[in-house]
Amino acid sequence: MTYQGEPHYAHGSAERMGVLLLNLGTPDEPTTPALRRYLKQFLSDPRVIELPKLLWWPILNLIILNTRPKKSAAAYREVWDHYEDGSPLLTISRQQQRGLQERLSQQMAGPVSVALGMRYGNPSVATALAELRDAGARRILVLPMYPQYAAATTASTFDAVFDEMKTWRWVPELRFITHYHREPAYLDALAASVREHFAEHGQPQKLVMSFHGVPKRYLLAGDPYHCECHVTGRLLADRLGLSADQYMVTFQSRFGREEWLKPYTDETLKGLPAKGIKHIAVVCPGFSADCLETIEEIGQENREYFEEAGGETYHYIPALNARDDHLDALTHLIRRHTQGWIEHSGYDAQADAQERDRVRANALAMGAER
Ligand SMILES: C=CC1=C(C)c2cc3[nH]c(cc4nc(cc5[nH]c(cc1n2)c(C)c5CCC(=O)O)C(CCC(=O)O)=C4C)c(C)c3C=C
Ligand SMILES: [Fe+2]
Ligand SMILES: [Fe+2]
Repeated sequence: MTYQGEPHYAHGSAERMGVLLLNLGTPDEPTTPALRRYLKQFLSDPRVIELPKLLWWPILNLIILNTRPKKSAAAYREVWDHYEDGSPLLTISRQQQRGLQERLSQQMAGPVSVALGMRYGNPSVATALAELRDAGARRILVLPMYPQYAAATTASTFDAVFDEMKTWRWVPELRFITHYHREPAYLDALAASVREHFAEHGQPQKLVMSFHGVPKRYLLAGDPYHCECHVTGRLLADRLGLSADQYMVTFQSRFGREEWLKPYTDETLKGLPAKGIKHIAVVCPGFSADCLETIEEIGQENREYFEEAGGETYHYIPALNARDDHLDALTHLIRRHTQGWIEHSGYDAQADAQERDRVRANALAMGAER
């Protein structure tokens, strides 16, 4: 085994801090072959599909990868060309990366690099980590951009970091943010985005808070995701002063035949007009950036279901994306989780790096005999 990493990253004037932003990922382009590659990687992840490999492998390779890529490519084409980098998720994630880099460079006492990695597809987690290593980051904070923890998303991104670390010689100091579903600044930003929307378009009869679903089996097995979504929902409603009948929490993006978390977003929307609820707004607090699942599925597909069922006003409230209050909230979260990394006393990182470099240069000059 040859481990990665050249010793040159010991150089540098002070210890640099790295922040690794992670999100789910997106195909390289909206074509059937690119979708097949992306979905194969995604749906082969045992954190996502918790089924025995012997059962899942034939279903995935013989059925799903022969049908879904074409359908998904068509859906991606609907959202693709309106964004600089093609994929909305990638474009918005880059904006978030730049905004956080700017804020942290201004606010932290030492040098910081913010890198972006995608769990599936590109830029890969390995590429993003190598970028931080080459910049000289000896301390890395990992921030999955999922406010609510799920094993399928959060833990899976950690798996990718751990796997990569197995190949490094000089492993950095690491910290992980597991969730921020009740972080006040995140909730305040969500509430502000909804209030602004109501101010412009009027208050609907109901605010539907739609979160990405997972199989119900995962909740029964102990995954906190379902409960964290409800906590976020309740806290957001509190901030907005909504009573229990003015909002609801639903789950979208079902995949496969088994039961997922309920109530389902699509079935709920199809049923609301018959109950006299014809004016709604939908917000997706679990998505830190707009993507296929919000723009196409909530913005288009579910709007049609609601309107075909007799609904009259339907508004999708965009994700927090690169809003200032969102990036300020994440900056606050990052600063809290990196306490002691830069603003600490009694350790001169520059002197330490120089001394290590001196010892190393001597050792190499003498044939490493010391
Ligand atoms: C925000 C949290 C998310 C959870 C929880 C989640 C669970 C989950 N997803 C699938 C299957 C698919 N998800 C797909 C895309 C996708 N999912 C999320 C977020 C969560 N998924 C995002 C941000 C995206 C990216 C969308 C983009 O714009 O690129 C897809 C691919 C698209 C498609 O073919 O429809 C699949 C498939 C499962 C099975 C699951 C939990 C077990
Ligand atoms: Fe998903
Ligand atoms: Fe979807």
